[in-house]
Amino acid sequence: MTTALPFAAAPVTGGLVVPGSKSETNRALLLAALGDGPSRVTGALDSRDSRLMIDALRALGVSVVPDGPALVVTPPPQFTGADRIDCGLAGTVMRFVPPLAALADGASTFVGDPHASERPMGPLLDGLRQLGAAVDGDSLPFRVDPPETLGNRAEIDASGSSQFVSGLLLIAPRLPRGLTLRHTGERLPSLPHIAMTVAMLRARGATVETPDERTWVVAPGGLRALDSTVEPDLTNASVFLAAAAVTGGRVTVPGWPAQSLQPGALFLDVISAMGATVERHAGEVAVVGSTPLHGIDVDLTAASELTPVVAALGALASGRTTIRGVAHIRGHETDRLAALTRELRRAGIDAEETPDGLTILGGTPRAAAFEAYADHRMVHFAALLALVAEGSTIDDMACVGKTMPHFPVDWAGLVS
Ligand SMILES: O=C(O)C1=C[C@@H](OP(=O)(O)O)[C@@H](O)[C@H](O)C1
Ligand SMILES: C=C(OP(=O)(O)O)C(=O)O
Repeated sequence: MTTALPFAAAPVTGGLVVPGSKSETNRALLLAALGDGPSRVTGALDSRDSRLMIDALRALGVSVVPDGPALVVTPPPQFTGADRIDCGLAGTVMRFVPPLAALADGASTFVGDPHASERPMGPLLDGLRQLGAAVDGDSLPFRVDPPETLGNRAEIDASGSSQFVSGLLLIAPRLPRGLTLRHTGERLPSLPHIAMTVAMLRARGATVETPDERTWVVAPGGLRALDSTVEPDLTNASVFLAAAAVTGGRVTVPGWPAQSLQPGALFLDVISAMGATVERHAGEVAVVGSTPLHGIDVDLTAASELTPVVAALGALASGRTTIRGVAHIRGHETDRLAALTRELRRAGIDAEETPDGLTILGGTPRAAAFEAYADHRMVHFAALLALVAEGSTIDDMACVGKTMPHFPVDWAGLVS
């Protein structure tokens, strides 16, 4: 269904409480399922990706029960194999849950959205095979058959996704002999997300050593239950902050952590390099725009999730913006480099795909009927261009439900 995207008749000014981080929520839920007792997860994101995670855990025998602002997660005495686990289009479900299923008492089958079978899975499934599991495919759908005893070594090429490393590390303390995991590829994207995995494991009592930048050694010994609170999703916050930057307005986000392992925190560096002002006080972040922004040359290897929003900023900035280090986002919810190039050109903006990113010549976008490719962040991208391209539309607003179901209301409330 086609939906009109709001135009900003005036500088965007206001504040917004951003829901919980997808990455932290789905890790906290999965780690709670592996704990030695019940854990409370407070401030969890409620979205398609987190519901898919909850349903997957329940299918494996875990109890997840709402209790006020928290979810109480109680591990079962033994994980049970599941007939059908729906991963949707969620990377954190398709990469984090199969390792857990390898600990179950029987086989589990994984399915997903049509495009999910295009997302890379091979290295993770190969890692599970190295641990002794039988896996009958290299992409969704597939079936995982747990072995009698799981091994303790795996070597995988995680240049396609950091989630292959995170998925194997998350279960590692529950393996009888722990895990030595080695990344064999040239590049490793999204290091902050791996650091988040390691920090959340350590907070639950795991011993994780990193003898070098491509090896992780996790001792056996299980995981403690832990009550935790999820940070706001800083990548999702970036689209609202960007609205201030491109319209010369001022947007505040409360609850911004003083220190965060979310790569979305790097957005503040990007936006200030483009000429906006970032103010921080009393746990709140404000971005103050002074138009026009100026184009930058930026390596987003560590924070590739930010690419669609940074591409929109580049389209609205003066001069050239070059985004590097994000070749692997061709395997995200859609081929984001192809999709961004196509949609930028649709709005009359000069853009080229490069082997590892994009170059964009900033200008004045014209109104366009944007396509979302079932990708929530392609909606964020289109929504930013529409602020200045009056009369623009998007073909699939609903896909924002992946991580931010209230986006349409929150966005309209802030920018109109
Ligand atoms: O572990 C995580 O929570 C994530 C890791 C990253 O994946 P890639 O390394 O595949 O980019 C990121 O882009 C994704 O949105 C979330
Ligand atoms: C790449 C993303 O998601 P996923 O967790 O499905 O990989 C994303 O949200 O930008």
